[in-house]
Amino acid sequence: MSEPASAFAVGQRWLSETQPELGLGMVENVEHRRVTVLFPATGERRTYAADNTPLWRAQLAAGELLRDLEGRDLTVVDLLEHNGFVTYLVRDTAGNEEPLPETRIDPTLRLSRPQQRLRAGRLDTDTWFRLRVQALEQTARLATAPARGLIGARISPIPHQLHIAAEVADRHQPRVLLADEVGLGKTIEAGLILHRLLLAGRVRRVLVLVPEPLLHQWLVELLRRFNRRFALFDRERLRGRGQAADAGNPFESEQQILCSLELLRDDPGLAESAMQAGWDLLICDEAHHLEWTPASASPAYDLVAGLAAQTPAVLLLTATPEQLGRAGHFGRLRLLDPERFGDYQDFLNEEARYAPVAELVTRLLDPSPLNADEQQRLEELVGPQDGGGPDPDLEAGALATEAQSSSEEADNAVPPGRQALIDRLLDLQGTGRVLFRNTRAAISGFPERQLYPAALEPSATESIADIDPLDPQRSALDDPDWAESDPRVDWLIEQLRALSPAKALLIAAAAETVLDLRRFLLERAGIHAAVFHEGMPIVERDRAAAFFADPEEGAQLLLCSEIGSEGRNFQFAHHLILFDLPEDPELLEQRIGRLDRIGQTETVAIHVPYRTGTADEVLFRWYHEGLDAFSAHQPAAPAVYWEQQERLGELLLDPAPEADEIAALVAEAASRRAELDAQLTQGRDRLLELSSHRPAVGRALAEAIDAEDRDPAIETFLTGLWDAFGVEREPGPSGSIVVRPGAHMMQERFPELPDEGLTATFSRTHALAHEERQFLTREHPLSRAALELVTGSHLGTSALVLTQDPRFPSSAVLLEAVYVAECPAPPVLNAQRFLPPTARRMLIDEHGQERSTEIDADALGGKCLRSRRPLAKALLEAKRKILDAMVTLAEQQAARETAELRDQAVALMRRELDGELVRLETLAQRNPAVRSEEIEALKAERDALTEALANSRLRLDALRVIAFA
Ligand SMILES: Nc1ncnc2c1ncn2[C@@H]1O[C@H](COP(=O)(O)OP(=O)(O)OP(=O)(O)O)[C@@H](O)[C@H]1O
Repeated sequence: MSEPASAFAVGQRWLSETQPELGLGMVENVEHRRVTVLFPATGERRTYAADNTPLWRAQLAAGELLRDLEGRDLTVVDLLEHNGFVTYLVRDTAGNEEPLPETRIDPTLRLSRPQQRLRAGRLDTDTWFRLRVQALEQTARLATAPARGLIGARISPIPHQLHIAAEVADRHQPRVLLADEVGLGKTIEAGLILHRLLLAGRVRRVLVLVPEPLLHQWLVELLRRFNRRFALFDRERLRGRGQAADAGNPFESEQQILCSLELLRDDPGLAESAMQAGWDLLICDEAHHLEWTPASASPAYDLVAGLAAQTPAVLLLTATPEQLGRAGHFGRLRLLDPERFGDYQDFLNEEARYAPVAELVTRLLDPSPLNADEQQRLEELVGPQDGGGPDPDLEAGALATEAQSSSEEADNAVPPGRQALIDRLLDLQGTGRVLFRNTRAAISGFPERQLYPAALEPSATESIADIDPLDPQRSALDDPDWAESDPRVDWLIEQLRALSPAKALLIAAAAETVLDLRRFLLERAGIHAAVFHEGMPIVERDRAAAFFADPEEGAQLLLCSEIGSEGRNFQFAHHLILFDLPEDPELLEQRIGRLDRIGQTETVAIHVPYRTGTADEVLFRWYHEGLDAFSAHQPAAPAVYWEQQERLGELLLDPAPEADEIAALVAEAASRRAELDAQLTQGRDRLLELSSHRPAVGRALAEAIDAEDRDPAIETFLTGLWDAFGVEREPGPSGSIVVRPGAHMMQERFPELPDEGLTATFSRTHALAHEERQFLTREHPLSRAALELVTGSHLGTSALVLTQDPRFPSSAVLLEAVYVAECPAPPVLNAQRFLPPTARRMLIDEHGQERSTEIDADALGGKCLRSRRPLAKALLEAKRKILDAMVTLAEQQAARETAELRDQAVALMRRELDGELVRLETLAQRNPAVRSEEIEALKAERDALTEALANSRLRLDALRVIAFA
């Protein structure tokens, strides 16, 4: 950036390249090769060495708008330059023309436009121009890709999760219960929803509430999988808070906070602060801890209810919607929508009506035509009395035809018309809109489970009457040396030796059992086990989990009390030892779910030792022969438990239970499970399963992510940008790339690049296998910052190349004008859905013809004249008039296209939003899960978008002159 001192004259207007926010400066003084510039807009005065200023000359062309010091809006008609000083001929709004010296231009004028830079000879290299075009194209794709917000997560694209994430994130202020069965990826789904919402700018302030033992796992998952650095609010961080009275509300100091649920529950002052801080999104994990019955609510429930009531978007996560019975489940739905779920009895009655709907949906999934009776029932449910919806498939006539048609077109796929009917039925009925529950049964690819029972003779010294599997501490408390006589301990030692070096997770109900076992194992067999129980500080628990996870140096065995059975990821191990059994089948499923989860690569071996003739055996048989709970997840098991709880409890406490009684209970459990299974398959759960997983949608998103992964565009852009910027890069281990700040970078720092550099990969497979590497997609913070670095600056906005081409005579010029579609609207409207920030490249020749369709602009290279300043200046000077005219032509073309663009965007928006509005209004008449605010919000959104889109335009972003020699 150098200008000779003679280029400056007092009164001239210049702009700072590095600090455009200073506004339009005016030269005050030029002496001794120093130039002093006053920036009247900010009152600042700067002195520069004249041959090294960051300044560029601000000059306007005919047709451009400016404002004078009196605030009048004027149009430049012509300009006159004398001794380096410009006087403009301007026209006011009444059509009067007058001269205006450049000193009288309003200093707040923003002149970063490419034509001014070009005219002032502020050129960038051709490389930067090309990087800019790439950056614009990538930015547009970031906003419009169907899988946007889902691409950058370090996850395998699993269709059911992607469907839920897109469906939920695209709703206006989503409020849902994510209730997939254990280990199917609720955390991942919540993370994906969060990621998509954050990237679209639709939420900023986020509070994640999780049980204390899961804080670190969440923190790590958010960072590692979603590149989100949440502030951790635990007891330690907030300890000193009381003393610092003026410290303010701690929840206002951060935008994204991960907080322990117990911490807020136990500290009303803190809970109040959290409440006052205001959030866009609340995520609450393990929501079954929020106990509710029609008679009372737990403090944790009340806390979350308060937060949920004033937070627009809420995600509740639980693997156990039935835990604590139907009431608890209803209580959680109530947190999401207290109006819709106002009365528990109504809710129960409504549930009874699902079976016929589920039956019809199942029939529609079957390719054979419906019979007359089925058709009539279908019409009763979605039929003509709806007054016709937005979807013509659902009109009465089409309904009959569609339902009659058999699916000859595809083997497994449901024909689109039938799918529309199914979607409609799912929409109309039940809790499908607020509740997502994927089951293992509906999703393939889960590992098998294999049971290894071990029937052990109780030792002679062990009193059978004392053995109570539900109260294992009793034996421990009565007899501190219980393990000496417990046959399970010897069995365990043998088992571990046989399994070695395979890792095993042992879960027992009580921390005492775990601690005693550790001692015995060490003393008797020299086995060092890691332990994990509620008495340990969280940090130590995390350390124990990490010690167990370490593939080389880690422990073979982790001894866990029941708390280890919730939320933790231990799927790298394949052996689970259930030292005792919990009474509640939900807890058993939680335990097995630590290993039987996504990412488990082998059959899960479940080892269950039990002492014959004791309550151990009763419980084992009830689970095994009655519920078949070890071989697979049994959705009906909790209901059977609720029915048999009392009898089971009595039998377990009975020191000498009758064999007949045990057999009868077990047999009844088996038949009840079968009956309930059949009901669930037909009724509510079938509907839920279908609405929770729409395979075609999920698959399409997975394929879109796949296509993104294969597209090298972001890699090309980033590597090109690093090279141009001066960032160093070299190949790293196994296909990775090592990137670090270079010694001579264009600026001191490259955004989001740490001083020590980073190891990264562009491959999802590598990223999943090497979590220590950054996974660079277009959505990675570094990529987004890099795109912004280019698009948010003037870099590459004006370039000049000299080339030869037989199609053009010597001294001809072409002007490449790059426009970007822009809609000034608040991010929450997500206007880019309808008007993406697409780059439009025009190629104007000297005759005013737009030739981008016949000439490939990318192929037009040449010698970049940035460093050939005198030549560039002379060339631009000689072509100034024609170039100005070409810009004007490009602007006119852009104006014409702007009108088209607006019309298209508005039409698209109306089609989508009006359609959705009709659908919601029709639905609302039948399904109270559709909230009235949702409809009102949609109308308001449509109106705001209509207004915003009317102001959209194509903005000139960059210019490149191609001069022919
Ligand atoms: N798409 C995915 N890609 C890679 N790993 C995944 C994916 N989905 C889930 N996982 C892994 O599978 C395990 C289970 O996922 P997650 O913790 O989200 O399940 P969950 O339903 O919340 O489990 P829980 O019921 O135990 O709380 C985790 O280790 C998670 O990292």
